[in-house]
Amino acid sequence: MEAGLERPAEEEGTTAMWLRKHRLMYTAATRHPFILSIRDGSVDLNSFKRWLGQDYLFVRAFVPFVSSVLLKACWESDDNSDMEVLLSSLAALNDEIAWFKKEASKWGVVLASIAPQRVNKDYCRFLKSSMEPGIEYTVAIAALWAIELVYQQSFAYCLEEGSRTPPELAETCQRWGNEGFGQYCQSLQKIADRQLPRATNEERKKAEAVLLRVLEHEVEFWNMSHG
Ligand SMILES: Cc1ncc(CN)c(N)n1
Repeated sequence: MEAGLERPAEEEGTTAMWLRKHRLMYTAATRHPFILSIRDGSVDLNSFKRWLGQDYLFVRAFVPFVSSVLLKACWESDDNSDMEVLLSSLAALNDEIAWFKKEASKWGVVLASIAPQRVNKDYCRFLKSSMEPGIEYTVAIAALWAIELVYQQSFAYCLEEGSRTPPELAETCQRWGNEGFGQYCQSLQKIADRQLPRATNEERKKAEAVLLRVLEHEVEFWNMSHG
């Protein structure tokens, strides 16, 4: 069973309920043909390189978004531990940027000469709109959780027993598919599930809509990489 869906029905949080309700979109985002091609070893390495360059640009745009969620946590959360979760997110992004640079040079990808494709620009525009002060903490944390979950679920799938992921891509899959990253996603999910029941109906609707937008953007991002 996929992450986020494992709790018994009587304890089910809002986020798990949404993942069940939107299972088709969730599966489209986490079991995309690009990911399946990594898992079965048939991945086109040019597609991988395209993903690498575009995702580096995305991650740079993701840093200010995560920072904005951290600021919202400082102002709006009544649980001190949210700050640590979001700080760990920023620390991981620091490592991630260094990793992208190292990985790009390994694959001969010149990051400085890469221009963002339209799909990437659209996704970064969505991130920017999600940073605005008017966006509630609950909505922003739901977006962050969904963005991280898609990568965690996708890359963890490429590491499962029976997968034939090429050894040179194993490190990439480990980056987001490792257990620690899975626990971090669960911490985000817990924050969202704590916030959502006390939010207004309007906020809850916005958070659910944001989940769907993230899943759509993620599918588009994989499509762009797959070529
Ligand atoms: C497109 C995308 N989505 C999610 C992640 C995980 N931070 C990422 N690096 N890139």
